Amino acid sequence: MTISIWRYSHLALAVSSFVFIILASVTGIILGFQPISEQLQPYNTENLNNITVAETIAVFKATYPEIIDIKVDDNDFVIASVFTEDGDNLEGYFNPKTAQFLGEEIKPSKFFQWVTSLHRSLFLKSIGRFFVGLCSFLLFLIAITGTVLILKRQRGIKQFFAKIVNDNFNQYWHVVLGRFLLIPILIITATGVYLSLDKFQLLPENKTEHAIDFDAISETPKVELTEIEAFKNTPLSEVKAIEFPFSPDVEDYFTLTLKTKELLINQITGTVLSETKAPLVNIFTNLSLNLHTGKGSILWSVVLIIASINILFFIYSGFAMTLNRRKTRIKNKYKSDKADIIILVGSENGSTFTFANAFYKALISKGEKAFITEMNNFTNFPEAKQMVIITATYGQGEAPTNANQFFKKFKTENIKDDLKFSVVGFGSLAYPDFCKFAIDVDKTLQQKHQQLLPIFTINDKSVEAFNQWTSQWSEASGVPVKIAEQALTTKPKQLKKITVLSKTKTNTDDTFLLTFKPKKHHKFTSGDLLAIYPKNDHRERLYSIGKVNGNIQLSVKLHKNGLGSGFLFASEVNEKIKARLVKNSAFHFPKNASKVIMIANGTGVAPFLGMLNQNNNTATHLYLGLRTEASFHLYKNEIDGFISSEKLSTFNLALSRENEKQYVQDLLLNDSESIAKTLYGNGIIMVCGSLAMYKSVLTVLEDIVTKFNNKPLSYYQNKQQIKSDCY
Ligand SMILES: Cc1cc2nc3c(=O)[nH]c(=O)nc-3n(C[C@H](O)[C@H](O)[C@H](O)COP(=O)(O)O)c2cc1C
Repeated sequence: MTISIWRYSHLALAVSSFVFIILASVTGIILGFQPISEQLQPYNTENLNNITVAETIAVFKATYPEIIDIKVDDNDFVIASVFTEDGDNLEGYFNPKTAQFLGEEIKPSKFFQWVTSLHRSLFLKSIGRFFVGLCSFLLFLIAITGTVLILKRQRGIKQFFAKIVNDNFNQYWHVVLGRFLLIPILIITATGVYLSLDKFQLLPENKTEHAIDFDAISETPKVELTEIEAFKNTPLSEVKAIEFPFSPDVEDYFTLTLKTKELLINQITGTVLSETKAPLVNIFTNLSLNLHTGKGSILWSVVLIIASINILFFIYSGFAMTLNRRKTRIKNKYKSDKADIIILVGSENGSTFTFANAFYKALISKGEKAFITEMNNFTNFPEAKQMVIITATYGQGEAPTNANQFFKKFKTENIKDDLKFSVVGFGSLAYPDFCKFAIDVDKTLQQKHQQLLPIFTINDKSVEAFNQWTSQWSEASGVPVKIAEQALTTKPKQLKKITVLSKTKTNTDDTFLLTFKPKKHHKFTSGDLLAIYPKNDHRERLYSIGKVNGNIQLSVKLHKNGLGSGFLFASEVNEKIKARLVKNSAFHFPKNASKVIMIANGTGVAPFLGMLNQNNNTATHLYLGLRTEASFHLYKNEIDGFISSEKLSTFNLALSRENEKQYVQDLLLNDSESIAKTLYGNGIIMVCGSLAMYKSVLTVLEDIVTKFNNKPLSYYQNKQQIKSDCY
């Protein structure tokens, strides 16, 4: 079944029941505190496993002339009803070892009773109970469809708990928390449904009746209460209730109700007169009640409270994700059969639509007859002269949902041969199959049509890269489109002021090191990004940073007319600039790795300098690619320091413009065996620098692991052993 059917079911169920679910969750959170407050009462004085029924009966008999019954509640508190020597009736909690009266039974407060009633029946009696039961069932189905969606997303059960790329706050936490709270939510909902069925008496009744042969009841041999086998062998922890006989007559007996059975016991001889098993339905009802309410366990009550809070978060994040997807609805000016330029979009979560829409609007503003639609709406566009396909990749290099019919339709629709096309792939290098779907689309189209431009891939929704593509497209098509960056970037919010601490001169490669002093409360680490806004507008430039002695260190290449690099180079020591620290958890130094291999070229070394500075005892190896010996001077002191302090185990430098031309990938090939061993032993490889270098490194790594480990590189990529931050 396609992911869309599961997603629509998940959404439809949530939409149809969210008001009830919110109510049930909020009241559920409050009610979760009731068993906790009960458990915190001081009535659980003994470990009931260590006391037998015989011991308790003996001590009660010795203390009180008459005992009506002794019960053990879900909190393991012993409750009894007795008469004292003075003829007073004492009812409440007792110590089972001493028979001492501890206090009166706690009744739930009016507030908890009110909330319970709202939770169970919305104050609507049977109708309310029915709706609550139905919503429990719907939430159960939501949890099931959610599990299927996670399984699809994670590519199978084995990877269910594998790391997730933090692409988007709502989506990330919806999945991460969903995985951990799935079991409690399934339990809450399944037990909720069970309890509703029980209330409506829809569960099979299999009552078992006691049968006593009163003619055969004997009064001999007489046995002391403490010697009755059934009492001697039963710990109090198994007991639900002990009903005492009304009179000393032999026809009156003890009723011993245990969790799984009920015994009627001759009070004189101690023989078992009748024994019935507790109906399975009752056992499940009890279990369901305890699991649903958390009765008797503080730990489980806490889990239930957390799960209920998370249900509220799931509703919020789920709807936020849906709204995000819907925000990108398409409004076309021209009909598809009148348009010259067709833009087809493949998008799962809507961000690709933001780019495609901006491109569409730019075309329309230039007077072009453009038409934009989802890839699944591919058809025979009679007037089309060219087609632009802008698509994301999902799953295992697969199509987003709204593009999964594309190949089928492309085969059957008969479109003009002279149609030219260009494909733009949106993807993330954090996934093994980078932009694979876009690449497949490009290859398929090439079989029948002519490329206007070669495929263009974009990592992490890079606005700069998209603008590069639009200018290439403008040149090739002769339509001079310009996309306003505002359309693609959001205005920066909550900028922080950081102070320039030091700045080096540029080296032979026009590269310089820059250090900023952050404020004490600024939280960041090596591998995070620094976003700057050189013109104080929407234009954002991002730099990978290292945390060196608590400061932010960047390595920047000064580009001619470079907006970001020019701005940074012009900054003076002690000057304050406004910036944003962007968390990039996917590229943090691994906490518990056996070994880390760092691969960088050019300014990509910056986060590694910070990570090495912070490294305490992880065996770490650095492969760095630069142009010349002179390029290295900028980093030499720091790297020498890391080697002598043993923060860096080995250092390998590849120089591409010296006599013996070398690239980092050549160095990796030389160390093939140790690299293969690192990955085999769960070590981590981190790559930072240019995309071209990253692609070459991946090719070399693929060869190495295929040869030495007999595994494809995607195996290690899926296990998040390859981390990258490339641009
Ligand atoms: C579950 C999931 C799987 C993904 N799989 C891939 C993949 O295999 N290859 C890739 O290049 N990008 C992959 N991506 C990244 C997306 O293609 C990328 O973030 C894209 O910009 C999202 O576009 P959208 O918001 O329009 O759906 C994946 C993202 C997610 C959330």
